[in-house]
Amino acid sequence: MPRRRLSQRQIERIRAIQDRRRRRLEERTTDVMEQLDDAEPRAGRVVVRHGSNLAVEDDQGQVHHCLLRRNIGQPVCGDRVVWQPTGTAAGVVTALQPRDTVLSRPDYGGRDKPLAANISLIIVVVAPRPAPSGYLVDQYLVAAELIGVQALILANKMDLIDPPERGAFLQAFAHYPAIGYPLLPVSVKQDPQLEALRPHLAERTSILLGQSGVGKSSIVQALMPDRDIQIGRLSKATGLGRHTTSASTCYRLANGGHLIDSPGVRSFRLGAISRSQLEQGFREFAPFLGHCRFADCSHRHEPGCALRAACEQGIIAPQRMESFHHLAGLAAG
Ligand SMILES: Nc1nc2c(ncn2[C@@H]2O[C@H](COP(=O)(O)OP(=O)(O)OP(=O)(O)O)[C@@H](O)[C@H]2O)c(=O)[nH]1
Ligand SMILES: [Zn+2]
Repeated sequence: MPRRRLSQRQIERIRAIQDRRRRRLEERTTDVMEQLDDAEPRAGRVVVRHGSNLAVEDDQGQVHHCLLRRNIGQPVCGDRVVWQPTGTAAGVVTALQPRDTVLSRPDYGGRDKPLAANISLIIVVVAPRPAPSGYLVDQYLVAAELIGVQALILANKMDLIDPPERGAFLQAFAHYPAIGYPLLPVSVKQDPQLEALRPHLAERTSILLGQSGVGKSSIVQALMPDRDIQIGRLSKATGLGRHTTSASTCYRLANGGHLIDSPGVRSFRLGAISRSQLEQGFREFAPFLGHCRFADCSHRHEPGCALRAACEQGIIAPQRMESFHHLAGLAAG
């Protein structure tokens, strides 16, 4: 759905409302500060946030309702924080730890707004139906490279196609494992345990990306049959009610990994990036960048293009080169 453009006045009004709301919450937070005893600071991870209310998971997997101390930044789902229990009231988040990675999206004013932090694996989901777009897959992979996150490709709904068709379908993705993106054919319908995927999720914080209808919700459901129970537990811990489901939420998986899920995170797209960022987003280009005869080589028709030479020698897949040009065209225009 196209995002509605807001006028400058509307943006200012929204910001004024947000500022007022923030001030009110800060006053409440100050009250809680006074109740802070000498409790030991503890480490935790933000599971969900609503304004200054946070659900923070400790190392044992217990979730605590916390408020946010003033001027420590804006934690998002997945952030590592320091928090202190208060004994009676909600705990207080007193510090935000540096982020390993952050996934952002521009807000209606065009400012980058973090959606989730410390993600370590992006799972790009594709399926025979709806038919995949190679450009979209590469766009997600560029995003993964720029954020500094590992990625893999999960080819779902394999039950929909016969073995010969399956071979042809997977062939279109066969160049990815060679550049370090595992390709896992699955069918969440036939194998709800997703045996092939599970080992990749352990000890990591993952998100699912992919076009509408490829099976992301079905995969989330299969990975977390207890998701509703977890949401219930969260609502109880935070007193925030079940609307937590619409916010980015970090769920604990049975094998120790985490999965961050929310409509916002799932519809994440690559924002505006420069040409050189795009080049860096294609990891197999790295050894050749800077080796073209012309510094401003477009890698299309110039003589002495190192990338095209690598492509001709079969080192760079032609589909990736084509995706690069397509995305470069989008970025330019
Ligand atoms: N045959 C088959 N159907 C599947 C499989 N996985 C999901 N589906 C079906 O595909 C349809 C779309 O699945 P969803 O899980 O809603 O897809 P999604 O990616 O979450 O879609 P959005 O919420 O629109 O982004 C549903 O009817 C699912 O039952 C599979 O492995 N095999
Ligand atoms: Zn070139």
